[in-house]
Amino acid sequence: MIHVAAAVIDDGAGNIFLAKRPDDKHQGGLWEFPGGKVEPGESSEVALARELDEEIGIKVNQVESLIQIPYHYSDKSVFLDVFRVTGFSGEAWGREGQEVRWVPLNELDSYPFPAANKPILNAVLLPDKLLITKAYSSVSGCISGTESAINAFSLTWFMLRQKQLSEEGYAHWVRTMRAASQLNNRRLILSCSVELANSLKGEALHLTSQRLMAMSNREEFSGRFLGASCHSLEELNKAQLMQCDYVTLSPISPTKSHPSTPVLGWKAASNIIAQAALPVFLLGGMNQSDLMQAKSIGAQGIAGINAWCS
Ligand SMILES: Nc1nc2c([nH]c(=O)n2[C@@H]2O[C@H](COP(=O)(O)OP(=O)(O)OP(=O)(O)O)[C@@H](O)[C@H]2O)c(=O)[nH]1
Ligand SMILES: [Mg+2]
Repeated sequence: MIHVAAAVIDDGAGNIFLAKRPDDKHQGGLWEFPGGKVEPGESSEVALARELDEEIGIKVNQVESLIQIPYHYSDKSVFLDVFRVTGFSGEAWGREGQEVRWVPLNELDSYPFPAANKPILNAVLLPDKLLITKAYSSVSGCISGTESAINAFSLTWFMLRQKQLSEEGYAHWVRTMRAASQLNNRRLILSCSVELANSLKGEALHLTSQRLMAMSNREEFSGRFLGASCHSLEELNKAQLMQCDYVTLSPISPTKSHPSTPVLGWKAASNIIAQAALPVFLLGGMNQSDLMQAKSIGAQGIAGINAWCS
């Protein structure tokens, strides 16, 4: 397994730095996140700093772990240790003559990347805090409750989960919420059947673990992001088989609403994440103060329901 350190660098204005791999190299002609092989005796962080100096002429002074991906190409196996560069000095350029570009987030999907990079793209495009709506008795209450949680926690994405609604009721709420100016520019993850999500032309769909286990092919959902609720390694493996773009893992800690439900705890969560080559949101008893710890065990971030909603 070739150990590789790679960097997601943003310019603070929503653009990500990409470089084009030379034609004569492995996965040549495709775009990449700059980085390279970790040398014997080097830590990933040290290798990353060295590679970014050599390849794009910047001095890295702060990084955050983003995601780790083992991937088997037909000709070699790589372990991509991907970091988000949160502080650097100098101006990035193609020091080895490679083509480089700052690419707006919403254009990243149109660049050809090596196959191993799909989870990196997902980790870059998804947020680190995900709101899951609690049950509301009216769509107007849901809109104002969601709006206040979004503002309170600076959220960009939310999942509309309303198990009490019929399919028609859910579809009506989705249309109403999409039209609500208060929720303008927020990304909506549907929580419903695959059929309903497709008929609503959903960009993102979250499956219950039951729906996940019943799914047989990723192509059943036509939208960009497919997520699923996982509670065990078995469910995580199924989510990876279905090429899910992310999962939630729960319950991590006890919650006020379910104080005596058995929980996974941080240790088991960390062991499950180590088997995951996709972004994992920790769910269940998560507060904003848990975000750093979640990231430190390799999670994408945290998700919350009741404690985050008013
Ligand atoms: N840097 C980088 N490598 C990637 C990405 N995705 C991906 O599959 N890889 C693979 O990981 C390996 C990284 O090697 P590299 O070619 O960057 O290594 P390097 O900078 O040390 O180059 P060198 O071998 O010419 O000294 C390659 O096999 C490459 O195909 C990515 O986004 N960035
Ligand atoms: Mg390289």
